[in-house]
Amino acid sequence: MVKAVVLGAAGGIGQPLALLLKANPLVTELGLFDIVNTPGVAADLSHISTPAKVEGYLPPDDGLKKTLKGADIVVIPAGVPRKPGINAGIVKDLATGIATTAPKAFVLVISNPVNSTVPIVAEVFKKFGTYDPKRLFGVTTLDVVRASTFVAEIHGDLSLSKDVVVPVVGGHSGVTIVPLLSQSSHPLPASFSKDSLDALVNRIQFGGDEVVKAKSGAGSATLSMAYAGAEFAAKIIRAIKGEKGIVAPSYVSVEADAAGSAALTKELGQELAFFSSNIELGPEGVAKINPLGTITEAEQALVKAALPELVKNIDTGVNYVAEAYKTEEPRL
Ligand SMILES: NC(=O)c1ccc[n+]([C@@H]2O[C@H](COP(=O)([O-])OP(=O)(O)OC[C@H]3O[C@@H](n4cnc5c(N)ncnc54)[C@H](O)[C@@H]3O)[C@@H](O)[C@H]2O)c1
Ligand SMILES: O=C(O)C[C@H](O)C(=O)O
Repeated sequence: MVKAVVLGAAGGIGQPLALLLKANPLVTELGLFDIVNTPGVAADLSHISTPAKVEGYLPPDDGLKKTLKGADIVVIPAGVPRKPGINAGIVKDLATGIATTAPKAFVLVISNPVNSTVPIVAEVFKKFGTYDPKRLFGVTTLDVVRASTFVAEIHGDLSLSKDVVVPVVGGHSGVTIVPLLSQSSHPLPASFSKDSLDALVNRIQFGGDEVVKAKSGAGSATLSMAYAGAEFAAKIIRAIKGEKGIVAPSYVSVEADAAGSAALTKELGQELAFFSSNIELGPEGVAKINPLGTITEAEQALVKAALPELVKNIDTGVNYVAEAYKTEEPRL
């Protein structure tokens, strides 16, 4: 039995993500929460002939608590595209709901800026004494999905994209997105020029801008994000159910695996509180944080360029919660 919850379920990401979770046969209950439209989304999805029982709630009458009750996995795409300040408050409030109602749930944060919203969730959980770093994940899967697709395009065969594995490490914004193309399961052609490689790295780092521009500013990636979020959620669900050997990049706390992150810290030359690396998943969440391994000089330079931005983003999240709690009690 797996209860999955989507917070922000009526949105551009939330609706297709809820659809994909409803289509996952391992999900037996699906809870949907948003400030608008969730009863309609839930009624619509509930007619689909898959096992999950669907319920949708709005904020009145303890809707958040009702949605979260008994949740095993909570995915958060709530917020507004490219409005980091607003999202910080939304994520803090939703994290408060999880800490008080479903403190053991695995939490997957999609709301941007992920580099800061994940530390926000961690800080809220710490205030409530419910923080388990093994259960908190920043969803960076869209970067991985983009890297697989673009590499398959270069090989001239999109059917390869489901098999192409490219670790993408660091964080989830601009220069903090570091694709390790030298470790691609499908190496780039020997004739691939340095300029082409730079352009590919840039396309993966700024893939979000490509979509925002194509949508004429009317939103950011929603459908590809829903696909990526559902893929990552499915991996977590399979790991909870005991499947071994599942590895995927995700932005997690280095506290989730002290031994593993020691090797990573050595490679990075400094300790960061959060970093996205290949994560081995287990029934408790993070089983192991893998080091970067062998990377090229150019990739080392990309990692180096990501570090100051990551430190700044993590501080922003931590400070946001500290400031908020100066003027309010940490309660729902
Ligand atoms: N991690 C990633 O790779 C990635 C990719 C794309 C988008 N995003 C981020 O995901 C977030 C959502 O994007 P979207 O395109 O779906 O936006 P959207 O505006 O279409 O949907 C957001 C939904 O959140 C809801 N919401 C707002 N406040 C809420 C609250 N307090 N509680 C519950 N729900 C609330 C809104 O009503 C809306 O339905 C944004 O922050 C965006 O930047 C992340
Ligand atoms: O770029 C955005 O604003 C959305 C998202 O982070 C993306 O990578 O598409």
